[in-house]
Amino acid sequence: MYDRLDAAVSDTLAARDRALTTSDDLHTRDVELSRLTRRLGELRAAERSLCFGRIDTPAGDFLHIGRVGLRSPDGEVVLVDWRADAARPFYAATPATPLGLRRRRHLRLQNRRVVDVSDEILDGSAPTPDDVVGDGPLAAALSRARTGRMREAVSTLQAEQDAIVRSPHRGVTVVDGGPGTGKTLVALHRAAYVLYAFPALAGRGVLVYGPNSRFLDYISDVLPSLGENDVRMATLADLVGVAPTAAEPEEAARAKGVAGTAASLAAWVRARQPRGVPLEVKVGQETLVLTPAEVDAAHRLATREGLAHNPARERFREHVVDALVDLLERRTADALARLDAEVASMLGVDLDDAVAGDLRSLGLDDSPAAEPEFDWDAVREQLLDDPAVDQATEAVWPRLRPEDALGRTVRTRADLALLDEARALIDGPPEEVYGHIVVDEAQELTEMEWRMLLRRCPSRSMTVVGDFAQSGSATTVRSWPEAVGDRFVHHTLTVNYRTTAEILGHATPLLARIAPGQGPSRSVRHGEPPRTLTGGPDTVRALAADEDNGLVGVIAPPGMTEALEGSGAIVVAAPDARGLEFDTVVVVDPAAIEAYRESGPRDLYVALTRATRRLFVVTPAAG
Ligand SMILES: Nc1ncnc2c1ncn2[C@@H]1O[C@H](COP(=O)(O)OP(=O)(O)OP(=O)(O)O)[C@@H](O)[C@H]1O
Repeated sequence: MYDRLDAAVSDTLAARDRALTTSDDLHTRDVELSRLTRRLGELRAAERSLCFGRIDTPAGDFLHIGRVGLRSPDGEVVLVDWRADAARPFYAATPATPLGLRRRRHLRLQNRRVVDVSDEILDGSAPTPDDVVGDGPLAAALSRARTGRMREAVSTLQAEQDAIVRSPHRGVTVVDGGPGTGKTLVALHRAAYVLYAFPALAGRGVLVYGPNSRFLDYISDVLPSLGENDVRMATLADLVGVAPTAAEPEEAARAKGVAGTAASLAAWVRARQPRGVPLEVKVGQETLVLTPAEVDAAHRLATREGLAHNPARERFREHVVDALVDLLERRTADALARLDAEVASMLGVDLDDAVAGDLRSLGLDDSPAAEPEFDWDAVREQLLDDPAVDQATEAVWPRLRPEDALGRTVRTRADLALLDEARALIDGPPEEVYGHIVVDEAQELTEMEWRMLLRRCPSRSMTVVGDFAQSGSATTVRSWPEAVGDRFVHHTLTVNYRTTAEILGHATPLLARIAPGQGPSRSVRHGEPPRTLTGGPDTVRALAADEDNGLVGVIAPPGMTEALEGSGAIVVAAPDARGLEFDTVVVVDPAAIEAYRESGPRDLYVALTRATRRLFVVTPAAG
């Protein structure tokens, strides 16, 4: 199989060299080059554990499942890409619905050799000496020590997760579920599936949105390890290209986040396009005045294309120039008519008739079209470049900067979506848009922030994952329809793969308080009961230093994090712990976490559900 991988790498390299020297047009060449580069990325990423599964039918037919698809030189399938339809039974078959399979085999490879095999018999038949029935690979994956980076789980995706990953739905897919149910994992594998199965969407780019850079770092290995390097990962600040520099009270942030803010910004911009006002411009020695009705007509023409303020202003100026040329034409015609009338009354001759008669006598065409025309097009061109016209336009339709609509420079996180909205209203929608957007920790977004993401996804193809029981304080959205509208497919994940049943049980009374309608998910593992200790920073340091605890996350109220640094553990302020995961978690001063901000109880719930193995809760000593 690795021979086929090596051959595929050399074939792709050769095809890329050929593409570089081809005489095809540049666009075709670029498309082909980027396809081949992507394929090379996939093939290289597949080196480690190229094949991780095999499915066998009772008749003895079998397929190998792996990270990429490979064929033999005579075209026979050697390895099926995990995203291909043929691989579906590997994920979806259960003993209740074996989907025509007898056996599902998991393989673990190291340095191109099989080092572990584990089989599940699905059709109820008796194991044979060829079957290796043992501990499940999922259990092994879940009990592995954490490294601080999320790992891909292509070989152990579970049926309920796989159904979402390979769903044929191209619109909005919403996935919710309690902490640790694999929402992030599913979202990332879904991104890889979209790249494979929906090339038209993938061609327009895939964006993974995450709430902060710590979280994006945590998930940043997953897609590259699946061979997908063309996915953009971004926070709101990355999308806007501006970093917030200050915090602000939650209430202020929430007030900015509501949809009404968009309406206010739009009204502010509209107020800078006033109606019913005249426009006065000095052209040469003359002052021309367009009536309010003429200005409004230019206004109507300028706004009918739905352009943003500044591009529409250019249209408006063009229509103003048209109206000025009309006015000049009318004036000239009036002046000539007056002149004719004066000459006629002075000389008793109709000049037009006289000229026409002369033209006829010279054998020339006397129709009006043949009259020497004034070059109004040239006048129009001149007026378009005339600074006086631009200045006059400025008085009724000023050029704006997006910051003007905010009335200040961007300082806080909540300002980002406002700036983005103002940019869209004033300069037009963002140029960088995506065919598919994955939104993680989606419960955190405000209505204004949703508008920001939707603006970047004209195809409305999204995978949205989140859990409202984990909402932070700034969010202004409480339901999925409020976030993404009415048209979406909804899935709920129910099995918790992160925390043990004991840890989940510890957080359940709090869940009942913060989200009474939401039942706890079901944990697949058992472990030690959580322990509550009394102590201060030294107690926390001792827990962090204990090697038995593996990767330790200390989650504390925001004001306390500095005092806890330097212990060897990863110290995180409770509001920033969303999405993260550690072997052991030390939650410091839960009462202070709860009291810190309005969403404190939900922050505490997040903190209590970050551990895969051990949870310590350290409360301060009285006094
Ligand atoms: N099928 C699976 N195979 C292996 N590991 C899995 C599987 N499903 C989930 N996990 C692991 O379980 C842990 C929790 O998954 P994940 O972070 O995606 O959950 P989540 O629902 O996003 O959690 P939260 O809401 O707390 O952010 C991760 O370590 C993930 O790798």
